[in-house]
Amino acid sequence: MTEEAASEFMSKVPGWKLENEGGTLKLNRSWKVKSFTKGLDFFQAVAEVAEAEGHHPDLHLVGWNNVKIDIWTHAVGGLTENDFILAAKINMLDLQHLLRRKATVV
Ligand SMILES: C[C@H](O)[C@H](O)[C@H]1CNC2=NC(N)=NC(=O)C2=N1
Repeated sequence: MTEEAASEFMSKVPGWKLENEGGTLKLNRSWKVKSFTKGLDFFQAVAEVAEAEGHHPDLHLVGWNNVKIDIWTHAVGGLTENDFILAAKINMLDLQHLLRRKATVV
């Protein structure tokens, strides 16, 4: 998928950013969680969606409470519709109880 085509899909995945990392197009989004273990709970919820989809994100938990998810299709080294489906399904999860209240979801 070209960057232009990907841009067309971005309205379907509010909160996610389109990045070009060294020529690889990816979707990413970050959250601040209440604690390290709630970050792991966040990962668990996302993992269940990914397993159901058979499509998997890269999960990052850094500085104990900063969650960042990257999504792209490794098999093609870029973005496919499966990436947008996964991002949209992650957006549908109710994870507010894991997030820091004053967190600004970027
Ligand atoms: C065989 C299996 O469907 C593939 O290995 C899947 C697993 N999950 C995947 N996830 C992502 N993000 N990219 C892939 O290319 C991919 N391939």
